[in-house]
Amino acid sequence: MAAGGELQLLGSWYSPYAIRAKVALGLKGLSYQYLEEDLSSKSDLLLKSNPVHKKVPVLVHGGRPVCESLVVVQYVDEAWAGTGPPLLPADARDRATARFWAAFIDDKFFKAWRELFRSTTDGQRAEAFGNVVPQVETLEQAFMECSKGKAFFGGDAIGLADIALGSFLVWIQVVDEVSGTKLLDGARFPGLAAWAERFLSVDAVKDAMPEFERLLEHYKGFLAKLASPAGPGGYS
Ligand SMILES: N[C@@H](CCC(=O)N[C@@H](CS)C(=O)NCC(=O)O)C(=O)O
Repeated sequence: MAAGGELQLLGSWYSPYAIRAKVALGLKGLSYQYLEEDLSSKSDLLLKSNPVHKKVPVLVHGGRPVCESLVVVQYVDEAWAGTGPPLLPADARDRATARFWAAFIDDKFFKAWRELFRSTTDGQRAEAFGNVVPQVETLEQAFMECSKGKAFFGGDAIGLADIALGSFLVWIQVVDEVSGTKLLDGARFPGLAAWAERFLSVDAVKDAMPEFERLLEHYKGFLAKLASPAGPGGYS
């Protein structure tokens, strides 16, 4: 199945970045060996494969590592161009647009949402929520423009920007549950709310996503550790 060598994915079950790699591999229908990393005690393979960042995901293809989730998604699309659906558009300008929004999701949306994720008091949560809403407003508008009335940022099928944002969806639900918020509120963000439902109903996505209750417990444990002097560990 793998083009030119066997495939291994180093990930952590709760990592939204590893989820991106899993979704891309799943959409392409590629089989691979999944290696779960304990990020508090990283394997020699991870340290050797990603010596710069020492983070998951790493896709090892024929013994050679590919690091950084968005790079992995694009690598999978290029290396298996003839297999499964394309994850990037054929048109260069549309590809540039997809890459732009994927970068926005990591640079702007995630940085703002991370403050909500790391909030431990009602006051912090209210402030962080207020700061992430404008980023979601921008994404709602981007979705309307990119999808052109179709199901996904990528049009009829899931593409790079869908994977970039969609990988956070169960995390968003879990943080909403603890914070008493509803970030992708259908009344406020109808496009993104409907998109999220569609994204989560795709088989390759369902297979890649962590289970809500398990993630919720993990997050509660993270918040408890955040308050401890040792800190949470394993999160960037
Ligand atoms: N920009 C990276 C971020 C990856 C990342 O932050 N991974 C986290 C898990 S969610 C990690 O491996 N953390 C280990 C550490 O920070 O030591 C990507 O897109 O792949």
